Amino acid sequence: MDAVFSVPEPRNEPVRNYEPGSTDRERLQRRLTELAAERIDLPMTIGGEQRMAAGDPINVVQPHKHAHVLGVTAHATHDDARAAIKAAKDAAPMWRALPFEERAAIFLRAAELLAGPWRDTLNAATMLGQSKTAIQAEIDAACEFIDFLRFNVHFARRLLEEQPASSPGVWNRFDHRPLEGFVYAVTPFNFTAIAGNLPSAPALLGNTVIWKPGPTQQFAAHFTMRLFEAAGLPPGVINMVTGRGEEVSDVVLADPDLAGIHFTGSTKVFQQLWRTVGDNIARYRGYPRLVGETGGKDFVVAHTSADVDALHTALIRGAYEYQGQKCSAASRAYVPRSLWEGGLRDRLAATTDSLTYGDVADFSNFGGAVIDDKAFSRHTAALELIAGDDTCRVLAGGTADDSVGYFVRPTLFECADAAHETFTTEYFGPILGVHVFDDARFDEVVAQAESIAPYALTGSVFATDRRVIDAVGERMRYAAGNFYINDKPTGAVVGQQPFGGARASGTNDKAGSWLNLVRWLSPRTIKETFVPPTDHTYPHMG
Ligand SMILES: NC(=O)c1ccc[n+]([C@@H]2O[C@H](COP(=O)([O-])OP(=O)(O)OC[C@H]3O[C@@H](n4cnc5c(N)ncnc54)[C@H](O)[C@@H]3O)[C@@H](O)[C@H]2O)c1
Ligand SMILES: N[C@@H](CCC=O)C(=O)O
Repeated sequence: MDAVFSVPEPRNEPVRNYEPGSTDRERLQRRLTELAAERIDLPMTIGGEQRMAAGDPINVVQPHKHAHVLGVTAHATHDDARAAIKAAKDAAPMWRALPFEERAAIFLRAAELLAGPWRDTLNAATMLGQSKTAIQAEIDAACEFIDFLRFNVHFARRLLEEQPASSPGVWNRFDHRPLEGFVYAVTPFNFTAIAGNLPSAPALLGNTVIWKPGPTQQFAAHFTMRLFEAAGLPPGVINMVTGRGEEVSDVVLADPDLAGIHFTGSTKVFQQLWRTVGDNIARYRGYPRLVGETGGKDFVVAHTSADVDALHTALIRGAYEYQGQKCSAASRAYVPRSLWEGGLRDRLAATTDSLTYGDVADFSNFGGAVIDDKAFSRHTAALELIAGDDTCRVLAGGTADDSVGYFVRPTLFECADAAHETFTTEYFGPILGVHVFDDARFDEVVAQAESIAPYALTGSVFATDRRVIDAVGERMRYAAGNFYINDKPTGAVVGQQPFGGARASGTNDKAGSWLNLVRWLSPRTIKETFVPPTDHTYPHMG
């Protein structure tokens, strides 16, 4: 076909509420029951074929009911990784030769399938496997994932339009080539949308991919892979390998055709991958693109002019939704004494105590469990540290119980020392520290908060005084890649608040925007001269 196509105008997928009595709720509950009743194999998908990885098996459980096994996966071995690399390389010529419109149509179809018949499946899988409530799963596994798929097509189309200028008699062009080699997508447990976006964004631009999901996200990742297939993704374009990933990295990071890493997860793991790439740099055909969105220690700074009701809600939602397992979760707050002692402290403590975490199949719960025993141990160690430190005072929560599920109570504590390690360490759990300061020390506290933690992912200011909003915005300019004014520091929407941070929080390539997609292209500039010169001399030569 000869045509310059436009693509459908993207729109954000409306969020469903699942209110009592609604058909949406009934359908989702039915799917939850069906998926919970099965115990399925969670194989790899290599070159379109599903087979179990050859390493040790792993039970994938419901975090809020850890005796309940949803499925069994296994650790991929060196041989498994080699097979995935071969499949990605074999599929590359076919995939990059396919016109952009055909590739885009696959991901647009995936978006529509997810908005329709696949919605309940991916939402239910995310609820069961990652312990998200209905609304948390809906925002992540349905809406954000659909948005990534739709907006990426829109941004990719705009990127492909980007062309250089031409002078008279010359036609200059950009050939927006995919990278030469394959992309390694390594994804975290906490967002089904991120797990789906990291392999599909480079694939949309013509790259083939090896995708390594987090083992505790493998239940939803399994259905995501099936969704891509249902949308028409050819074999070998995205090759999913399972398990912890170290063995996969041994092979993948040593391959000369590694062209890029698309990572989201902890700072520690990203730095380890980066170091290995550095050590191997002379082996590669090119310089691998390294894109990593990593940890956070996200702040809320309040001024005496803040609206206290809005601040209260933002702290509760920002800190405790999804058990604080969001890179953007509010985990340190700075509150002036007049607001704190004027009622905010007692109100926040009472609301925190009232939050219910439990089985996510019970829709009356506010949250579920933390993801696994490792997260549970990390949080209980933090709670012990806080309880045993004279500078800290627990105001709500502070307890945990893993007898049925990995439950950590939403915890609110006050800490007199703003440099305490609880203000610099990412726990990735429902633990919010508050530093209370004398109102007059506001500027000093903002300056300290700006750089006490190594991260720079998200942060908020609460104030109604515009001079304060302006000053904090300037003072904190490099302290957050996503900065919020009078809003919680979580809940970025694709196409509206492109997401990512700098410093130890990552390469800030803004998932869900053209800035991310541009990393998966390696343009070739073509100059064509219509009537080339036939005389090598210049006029000044006489
Ligand atoms: N900035 C963001 O956009 C963003 C979004 C979500 C999560 N996160 C961060 O992710 C972290 C939580 O997720 P997590 O616990 O899954 O992170 P993690 O770093 O433990 O794991 C991330 C992924 O890396 C894999 N992995 C670990 N070692 C590996 C290796 N050597 N080779 C290949 N793969 C390896 C894991 O199996 C998983 O798939 C938090 O730090 C959070 O802040 C950041
Ligand atoms: N993009 C999400 C966070 C994803 C990371 O965990 C937010 O803005 O809350």
